[in-house]
Amino acid sequence: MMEQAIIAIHGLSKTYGSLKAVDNLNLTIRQGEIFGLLGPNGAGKSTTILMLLGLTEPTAGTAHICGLDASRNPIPVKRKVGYMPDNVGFYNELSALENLKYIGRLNGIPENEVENTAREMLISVGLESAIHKKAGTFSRGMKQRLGLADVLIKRPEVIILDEPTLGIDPAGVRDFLELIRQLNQEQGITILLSSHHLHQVQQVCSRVGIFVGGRLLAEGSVETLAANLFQADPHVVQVTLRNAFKASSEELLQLPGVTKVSIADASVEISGQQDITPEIVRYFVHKGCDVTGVQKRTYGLDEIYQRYFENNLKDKEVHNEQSTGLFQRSFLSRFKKR
Ligand SMILES: Nc1ncnc2c1ncn2[C@@H]1O[C@H](COP(=O)(O)OP(=O)(O)OP(=O)(O)O)[C@@H](O)[C@H]1O
Repeated sequence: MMEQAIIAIHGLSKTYGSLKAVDNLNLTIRQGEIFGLLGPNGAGKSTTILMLLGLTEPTAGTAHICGLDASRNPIPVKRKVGYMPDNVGFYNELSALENLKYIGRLNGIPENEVENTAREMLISVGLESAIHKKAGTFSRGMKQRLGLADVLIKRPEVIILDEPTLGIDPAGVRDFLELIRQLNQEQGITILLSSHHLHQVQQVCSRVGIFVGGRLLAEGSVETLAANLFQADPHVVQVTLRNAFKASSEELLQLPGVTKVSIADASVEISGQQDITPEIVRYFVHKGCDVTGVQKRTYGLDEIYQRYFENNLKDKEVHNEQSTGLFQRSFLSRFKKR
């Protein structure tokens, strides 16, 4: 089923002096999608989000959300779009329920409904047992849930989450993302989230956009990005042996479709155009090697990033080798932190 565009961004740019924070962005997000905006600090994710909410004026281009031009209709946008910044603030001395009732009133929920609605939201984000606890005593994971309840209370069509999993422990992240997925599936809410966490984003997003230096380098489902990037050698098999592999890669390169072989001690990685795992295993057995492990590698976001940087490096090497290398290293190191 082809859903309609709920976010439509055309030629969107934002410059601060000579800095292009967002550079000619074009992006469409369909109703019911979970879209992940990925990129390192300073890539322009927050600036894009602020323009989508009508909170920052674009230098050029347009951002439409729920059929509204965001920069011209910031107030109607606020009504339809729930925004959770990376640091949500609450009244620490008030309970979760009191905080939420306050937000409910601000959003125009009638007095006779506000308590029930607030309770319902707290239950839907899994804070049932903490309804009467003070927000100041909440863990970061609980605060994020309360933040989500805060956003849900106005029954938004779209939710925008800026770095929602920052500072939450792995189990908390898993639960939070599961909650997001549930909201998306059960209530059909479109979700746009920005993150540094590749693996988590991969689990929950139907599509991702890779953002670097204000520009969108690539966009699509993780599978599509992987298929496009790894066309030449889509199958990779990693064989682990009991002892170091002493032979050269020549014979392995003779096997049908094999394009690349890399040997690192007792681990051999074979890339190729077709899946020839049985032939590979047979080869090692014939060689008298003890095979202790065989693993087919699937491409995930980590590999996709890596490949984008390799390509980026090739493109830019001509112009300025050193600075691009530094860029690549710093980008990857930021992403590796999870
Ligand atoms: N109000 C501002 N004035 C000047 N420069 C700004 C302003 N807001 C953002 N920038 C710059 O624009 C660039 C993009 O910033 P932005 O906050 O959008 O990045 P981001 O991808 O959201 O990063 P983060 O993950 O750190 O939030 C950065 O270089 C930032 O320093």
